[in-house]
Amino acid sequence: MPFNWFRRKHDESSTPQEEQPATPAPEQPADVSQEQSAQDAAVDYLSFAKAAYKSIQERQQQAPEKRAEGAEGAEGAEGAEEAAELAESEAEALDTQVERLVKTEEPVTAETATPAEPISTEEIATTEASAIVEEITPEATAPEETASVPFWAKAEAERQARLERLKATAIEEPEPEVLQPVTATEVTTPTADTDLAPDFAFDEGFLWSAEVLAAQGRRPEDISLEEITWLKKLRQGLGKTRRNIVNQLKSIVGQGPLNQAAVMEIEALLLQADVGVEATDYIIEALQNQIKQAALPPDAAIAYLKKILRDMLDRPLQNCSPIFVPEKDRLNIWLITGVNGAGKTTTIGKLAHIAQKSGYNCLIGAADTFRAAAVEQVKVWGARSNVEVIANPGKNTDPAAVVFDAIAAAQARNTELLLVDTAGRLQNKKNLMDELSKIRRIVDKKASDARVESLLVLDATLGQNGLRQAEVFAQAAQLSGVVLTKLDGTAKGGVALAVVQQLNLPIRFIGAGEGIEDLRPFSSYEFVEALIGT
Ligand SMILES: Nc1nc2c(ncn2[C@@H]2O[C@H](COP(=O)(O)OP(=O)(O)OP(=O)(O)O)[C@@H](O)[C@H]2O)c(=O)[nH]1
Repeated sequence: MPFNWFRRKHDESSTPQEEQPATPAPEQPADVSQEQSAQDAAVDYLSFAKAAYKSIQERQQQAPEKRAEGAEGAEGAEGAEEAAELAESEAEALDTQVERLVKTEEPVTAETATPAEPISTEEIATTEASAIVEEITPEATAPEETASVPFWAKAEAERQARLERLKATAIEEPEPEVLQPVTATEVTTPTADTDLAPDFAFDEGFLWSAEVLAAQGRRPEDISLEEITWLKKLRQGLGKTRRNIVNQLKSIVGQGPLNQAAVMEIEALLLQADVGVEATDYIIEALQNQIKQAALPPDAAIAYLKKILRDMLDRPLQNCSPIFVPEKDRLNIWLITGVNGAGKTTTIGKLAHIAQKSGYNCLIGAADTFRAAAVEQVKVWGARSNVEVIANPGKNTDPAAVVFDAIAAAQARNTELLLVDTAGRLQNKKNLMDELSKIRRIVDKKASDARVESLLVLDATLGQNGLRQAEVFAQAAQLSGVVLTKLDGTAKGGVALAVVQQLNLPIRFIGAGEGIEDLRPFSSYEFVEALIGT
């Protein structure tokens, strides 16, 4: 059963429509009004993090090279003894690391290994396409009911439930474990951890990431190093926004009970973080409504602010499926749109990689034929993720013809996910609309039973400027969501809130780096925690 990186859990037989959200409904942050409760929660999270760390470490030890060593060691009792000693010393080392971290918050390092990345350079040429099409079939969406959750009434009960769950899953006392020698012929269970990240350390980032996963109801033994690495990267990426703006926000909120003057200061800060006028108005109104009822103590104000932000980010999901995952055993076509330079090609490469890792049969259609280099770039990404690319070698080929060929190839190969790179230049709004509409008509005609989604790639570093371009695309393409790229190193992370507020589109994926692993499905809980969590 492969780990499905779109859902961030192991595959099940249920259809996407029947599934629960990939990231369960965000839980309310702990009410830390009582010091003892806060300490209990910290201890629980620490146990969780330790258990997750040990579990990852154990999986790493089962990597093929270690298995071979284990097989050799199995020949004599000496090998078993060595393995036992190794396990004992590693358990001690972890305890020491935890102690140091708790006392000094000093980052510590652990043993690492380098990931191996399969490379393939397979390419195929395409034939000329023919026929074109009739009508656009409007895509049917199944609206879903989303219940509103009363915040204050539930906070304490939910905190208790969360702590109980953590107690049930966390390992109380890490016992030194004897490593069982394994034979070289043993089948490796596919896990999400076969690639080892270079920064595997029980440091402050690991602890924070484990806490975020724990708060979403995850079990320590299911947590993969890649998820930890991703969360650390996301938090690091949003660091500029957090430091520039959000820390000030927290200090205003932390000065005392939230009042009218503080709300005015918050308004100015949100605008500076590129949250946008509409989204800022919404947040301020929600805060004002709350303080009319009662002044909020600092911790409660932060918790309430987080809830407002999460609700805003999740609001577009009221009209569509909360998860965004290709359906197995069926052709899914994802059209990737966006202006040049937004990160379309890179996003396609990263999505292809996620699809491949998650067990989908994937194909890429290079329909951005306006710029020859764009096709070459897609091919490089295809090779990196070991996914075939359908391209037309001719100059100024009709993008619709490439899409036609790509669909034919996908149907012939039983492809489950076809990713289509589309042109993004905006020399003329009418041309753009015509081209995107033509592509869509071909898709609807040639693959009428496929599940079609259209994703807009937006560069977060452009802030509000990017949004103006997005509005043009929102009119031209029947968009199902947004991919927000370049969240690493921007001080404009607040633009995510403006995107959902102004476009009323859900964010489906976020990119926080140029590497193949630097894109993941969006989770409002993780985003808000990375933005203003401690
Ligand atoms: N830092 C960072 N850079 C990114 C990210 N995503 C893409 N990039 C970089 O942005 C630049 C443009 O990305 P592309 O994928 O080529 O953008 P595009 O929209 O396909 O642009 P064209 O190829 O011109 O159509 C490249 O240098 C990427 O490496 C990200 O999440 N973080």
